[in-house]
Amino acid sequence: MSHILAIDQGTTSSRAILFDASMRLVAMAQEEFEQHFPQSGWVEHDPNDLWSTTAGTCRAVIEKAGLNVADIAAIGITNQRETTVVWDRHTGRAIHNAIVWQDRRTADYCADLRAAGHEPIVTERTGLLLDPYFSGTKLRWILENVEGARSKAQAGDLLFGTVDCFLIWKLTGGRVHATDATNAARTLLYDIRKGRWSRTICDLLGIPMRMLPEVRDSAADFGMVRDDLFGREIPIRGVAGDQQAATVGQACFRPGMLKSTYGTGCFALLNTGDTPVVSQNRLLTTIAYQLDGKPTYALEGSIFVAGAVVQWLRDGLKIIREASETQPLAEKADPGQNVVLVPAFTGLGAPYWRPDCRGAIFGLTRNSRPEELARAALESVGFQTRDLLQAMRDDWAGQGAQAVLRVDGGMSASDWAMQFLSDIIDAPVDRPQVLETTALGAAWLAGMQIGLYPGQAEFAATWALDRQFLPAMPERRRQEKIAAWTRAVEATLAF
Ligand SMILES: Nc1ncnc2c1ncn2[C@@H]1O[C@H](COP(=O)(O)OP(=O)(O)O)[C@@H](O)[C@H]1O
Ligand SMILES: O=P(O)(O)OC[C@H](O)CO
Repeated sequence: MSHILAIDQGTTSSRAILFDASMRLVAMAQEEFEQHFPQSGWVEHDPNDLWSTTAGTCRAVIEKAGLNVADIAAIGITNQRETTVVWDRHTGRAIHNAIVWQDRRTADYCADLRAAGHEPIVTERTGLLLDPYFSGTKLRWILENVEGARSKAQAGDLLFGTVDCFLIWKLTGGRVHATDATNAARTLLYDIRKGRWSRTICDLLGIPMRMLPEVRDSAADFGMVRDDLFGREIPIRGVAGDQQAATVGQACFRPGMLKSTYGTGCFALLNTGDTPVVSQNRLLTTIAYQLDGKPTYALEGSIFVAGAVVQWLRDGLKIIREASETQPLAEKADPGQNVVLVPAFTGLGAPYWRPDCRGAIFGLTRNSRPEELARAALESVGFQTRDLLQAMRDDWAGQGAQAVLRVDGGMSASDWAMQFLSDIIDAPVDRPQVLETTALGAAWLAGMQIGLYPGQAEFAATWALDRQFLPAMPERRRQEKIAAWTRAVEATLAF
């Protein structure tokens, strides 16, 4: 009973990671699954794939580590957020593919609600904006478009859940229909101040409340995995959305602490303590984690394209074969050229929230080469982060601005990108030794809940630095670069 199994169900793959009693990562298994794009702007996952890759990677990692199931004391779950599943409570079968967070199909409906003046009340209750990103309008779409769904939901035959909730239902054999507060906070249906589903918003969107799961703390009893799955019952004791789990894994426990995760997209979360700060800059107010019934709030900036711009250089332009090649290219870029890339491939997220605009490249000359494009791609991630942090500083003014940014995610491996980030935000960037912070956060929640892992302060003390990047760009150059980026974004929005 000395290990914790973390399940990280992400947008493109499912992973299972085992941590030992000292919170050291001992083994990992990963499996990708198919992305479905039935129409332009639509993104779906087959819920059977989410389930089978989750169960498969759990089995694989236990075998890889040479462990007995009896060695696993508890499971922690972390997941892609907002992605919406509706299933039949009697058969456990989903009635439609999962609608993924990136899916824009409800953009018109969101625009109609905004035009009718509903955004202020939605923001006041949920901390979010009327954007297709969140679960609520996706759930409504399923109820409206799957034959018979609405009447079945009203009769209590259908259940809704984010991915954590669907996996808990499957793992427990339909015994538990529950989610945690961080996932609930991304649905557009949850009152983050009162800590309960909002009747007002459910009525507005036409969501029968009996479909909604029970909301628990992030470290809590989420039931037992049924014994026929892995050979023995295992308790589920931790659940958090992946960006919130990374905030926990980075030990951002004090107000003012800030982390930014660079995967496909980039998500920056600033711990604001027990106060839900209302953004004046279209950032999101969300729950970072909830322990002992007490929510800790965060301001969040969500960028849809970060590492994905590097993937585009590789798969779209084919100017690199591997993501790491961007670094030597960027180093060789001509300092005299001012190529700026705005990677609004699926619109711009925070703080602009323009789902309709598309990407652009400025400042091209006949001498522009892959070198300058690679540099512009890496720089675009730094510039976007700077926009978020500016907005956060403004919203959090007077409360002690964050001094250091803790980073993680695949793209944080790029020294060049992290140095530019530090230069452009003019603040230190700290990269920890453990880059698997999302899984670690989920494991810690579960391990702490069963008493295997230490409490918050002792866990925070185990955070260890790999490398600190310090700002080194002359101020004048920094200002010139920011001005060029700002002009490029304005032109992109106007196009
Ligand atoms: N050395 C690198 N330089 C730049 N980008 C990188 C590097 N290594 C990985 N990436 C980018 O990081 C992303 C993968 O990070 P990961 O945290 O695994 O993402 P996700 O969980 O969203 O799938 C990819 O988009 C990839 O392009
Ligand atoms: O699965 P990821 O790592 O791309 O994260 C997705 C986010 O949770 C979306 O809000």
